[in-house]
Amino acid sequence: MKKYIMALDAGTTSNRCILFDKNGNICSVSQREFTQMYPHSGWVEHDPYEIFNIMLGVARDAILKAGAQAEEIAAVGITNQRETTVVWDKNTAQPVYNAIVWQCRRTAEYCQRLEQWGWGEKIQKKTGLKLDAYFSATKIKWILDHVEGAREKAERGELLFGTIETWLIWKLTKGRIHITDYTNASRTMLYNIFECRWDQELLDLFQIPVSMLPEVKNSSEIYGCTAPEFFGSEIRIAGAAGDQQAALFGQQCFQPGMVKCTYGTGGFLLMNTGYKPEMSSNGLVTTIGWGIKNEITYALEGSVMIAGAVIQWLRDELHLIDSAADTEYLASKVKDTNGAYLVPAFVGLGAPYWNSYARGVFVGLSRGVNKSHMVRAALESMAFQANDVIQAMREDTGMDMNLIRIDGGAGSNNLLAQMQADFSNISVVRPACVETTALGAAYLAGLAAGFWDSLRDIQKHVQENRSFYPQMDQNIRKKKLDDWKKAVKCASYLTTL
Ligand SMILES: Nc1ncnc2c1ncn2[C@@H]1O[C@H](COP(=O)(O)OP(=O)(O)O)[C@@H](O)[C@H]1O
Ligand SMILES: O=P(O)(O)OC[C@H](O)CO
Repeated sequence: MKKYIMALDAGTTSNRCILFDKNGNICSVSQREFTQMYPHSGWVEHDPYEIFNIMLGVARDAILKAGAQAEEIAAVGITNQRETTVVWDKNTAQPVYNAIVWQCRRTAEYCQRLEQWGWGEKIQKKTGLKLDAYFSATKIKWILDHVEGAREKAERGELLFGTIETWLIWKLTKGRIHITDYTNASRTMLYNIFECRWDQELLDLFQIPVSMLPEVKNSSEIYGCTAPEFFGSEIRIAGAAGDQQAALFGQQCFQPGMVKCTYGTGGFLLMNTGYKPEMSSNGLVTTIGWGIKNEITYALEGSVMIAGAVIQWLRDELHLIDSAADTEYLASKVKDTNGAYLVPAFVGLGAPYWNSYARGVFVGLSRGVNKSHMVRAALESMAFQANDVIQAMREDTGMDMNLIRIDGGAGSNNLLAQMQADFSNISVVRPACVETTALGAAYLAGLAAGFWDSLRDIQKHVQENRSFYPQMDQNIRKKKLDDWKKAVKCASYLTTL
């Protein structure tokens, strides 16, 4: 009997595998971090082999922990850090270069030149995206331009491109399946999200042969099976989605207007906009929420480059805290930040500012600012950045937006959740299962595999953990939001020095 759905969640800093039962309960979890490489300032790379090996390891471990057999797993769903780019040789199965991570800014100057040549608007009209180094297209071009012999091989049809789910599926099927799903395709800056096809004009612009690209499939569909040698017998691979879209699905934001915010390494807010793509005039991007039975649900997204990563910085570089969880206690010891604001523009600023050259600033410091104030300012920076996106969504859609669903590692921080409610004047709801990304991937795979019958079937699982309501005086809110804007100006001003 099929008892489990297995979700593989390939995040930016760690891979995890979770086995879910029919009620959406977690039966086992295994997680491991992998190496982050920073070869130059602003560059970020991962080793694709390490990602695959760690994923295989945590998957086997989770199966073992649950006491499960591969035959009892109805299907596997894969979700992934998006945009991160792998190019490999299909004959040798060797990546020709490390994975270039979504955070990597190496192609920022090239993007700026394209913007000056007038490509920004055209690219947005086709892909829904902001012309930026964040997305895969310029990363692929960089590899073809800089790795010796890569372009010739690509032109001979010997190289393949994939985001992380494509790479994992290719490896798990021993090179039999080279696919992506609608959500991941929509993050490449090569996919026309309105006509649902790879865009030849953009492929020509970036000099990328179409033969490198994976076939685009539904986010919920049986693509094939894992090779038997990995888990003892074959398991169907039945779902794939970028992690932020998977979280939108896992949070059950099935109706237009529903919004989720994930506080992971970065912060990502997505609003379901239904079958209609909404174009933003306020710095958000239009993207694909999911594709099921070739029916596309669109989303409006604001991506914040540094969210939980600011807490890692406090821990690993400043040694102000021992663990991320300490921030809640430390920041609660003071009632405010004593006038301090931190803008963690470590890799520039994403939505809604899109400034690759901004850099972080700590402003408003006085002699009385202590460790607790600084930690509190770091937590506030996550809520302020998410609020900037919420305001942009309000302006773009004309909707009031009175409720947001939160998740992600930092989403467990109660003080942060309360700050979000206060700064955005919004109700914040946190579900009982905060592993919404993995849950979304499990739902997508489980629906395709018949483990669950319908959306109605999975809607029975929703369990709220806690809600947070706005309590801040509106004059204080206004003053704080005004001060934050000034701090952001300081971070942006650094680019002109
Ligand atoms: N209690 C907490 N308070 C604040 N930040 C936290 C807390 N727990 C984890 N984080 C932050 O959340 C991030 C990890 O979240 P996760 O969703 O696992 O990230 P990712 O999927 O991007 O790897 C880390 O950057 C960490 O600093
Ligand atoms: O791995 P996460 O959770 O930080 O998500 C990364 C995003 O998918 C980047 O677009």
